Amino acid sequence: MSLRAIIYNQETNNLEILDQLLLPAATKYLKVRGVEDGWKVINKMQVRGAPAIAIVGCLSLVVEIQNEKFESKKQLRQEVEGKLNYLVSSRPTAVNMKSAAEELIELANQLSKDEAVSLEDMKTKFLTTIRQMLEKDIADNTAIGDNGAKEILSLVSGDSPVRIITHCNTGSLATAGYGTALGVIRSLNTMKRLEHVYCTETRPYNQGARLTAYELIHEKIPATLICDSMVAALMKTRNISAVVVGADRVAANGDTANKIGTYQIAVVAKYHRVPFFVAAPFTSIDAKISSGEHIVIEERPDREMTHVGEHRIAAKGIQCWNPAFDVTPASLIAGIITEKGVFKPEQLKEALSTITN
Ligand SMILES: CSC[C@H]1O[C@H](OP(=O)(O)O)[C@H](O)[C@@H]1O
Repeated sequence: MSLRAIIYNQETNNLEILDQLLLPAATKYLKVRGVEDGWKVINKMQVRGAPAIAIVGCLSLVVEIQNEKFESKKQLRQEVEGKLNYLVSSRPTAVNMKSAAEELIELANQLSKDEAVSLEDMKTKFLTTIRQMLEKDIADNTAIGDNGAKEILSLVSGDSPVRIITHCNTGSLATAGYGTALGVIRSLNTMKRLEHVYCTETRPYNQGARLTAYELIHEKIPATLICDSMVAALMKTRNISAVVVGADRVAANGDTANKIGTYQIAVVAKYHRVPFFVAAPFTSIDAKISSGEHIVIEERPDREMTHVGEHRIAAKGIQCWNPAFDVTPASLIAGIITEKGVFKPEQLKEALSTITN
């Protein structure tokens, strides 16, 4: 059983998140009582990961309004629209919360206009749609894992095991469960075709050292932690089969925003002829932007660079630049692994126009 970033109980209307700022030293769940709590735990990165952000944000709305009485469908629609747009502001780069908000606002508009739908039915349908995000994400991730594992194994001869590099955290701590890129690694491990995983520590928030290593050790998956600066030397000295990373926002041409450091890994992988894959659900693809230049890159506080916990590691007064993400051009990406299949970047536009979520 992989770790759970999100615990939601419909009967008790209870939502809790695993405080990832405390991992791996402490395992503490925080109660999310409504949208304000949801915004804060996402913005502070107590919960993070594109899919998990959307799920926690939307579930925070469910716990807030489930027991609330509304005067009319119009009032319900206005309230959910305002709160969903507020949740989108918690972190700008990952598209999942924005896409979920747009779809839920559209649903609320349709239900509000449909005279055959009562206020109670509208609320029930709205809340049920959000609750279904949890199970759908897990199902999507399992499909991503299996699709990605098959794609990578198709690149190697015989039944030899593979060696994978991954960056940041894309596992059960970034999703509702199983993970995206880490889901591919889990599927390879289940197929007994995974020789070793190399996970980068992923400065400055250390998602790799603190979270991915934690997940891999928890499941006894053979892994080695490396510094972000070691990727090129590793590719030069070890026979790496593939790189698999996650995504926060994939543009329609396949350009991908992901954790800072992803772009340089892709450049090094190109030089060493190591296939570089992005693993993400369709909910992470933003069909409304044509290329990566339109993706807003979140910049985070200097303190995330100058301190580890309460311990200062950088000279007081030094200026910092702390972009949380960078954009990898489609030209460096061998394939985008989704729950619907694996697509070359140049196939994505066609896939988006023919496949629905
Ligand atoms: C499946 S998670 C995708 C993505 O989210 C992470 O960013 P953050 O930890 O800042 O939320 C990282 O970029 C992962 O690859």
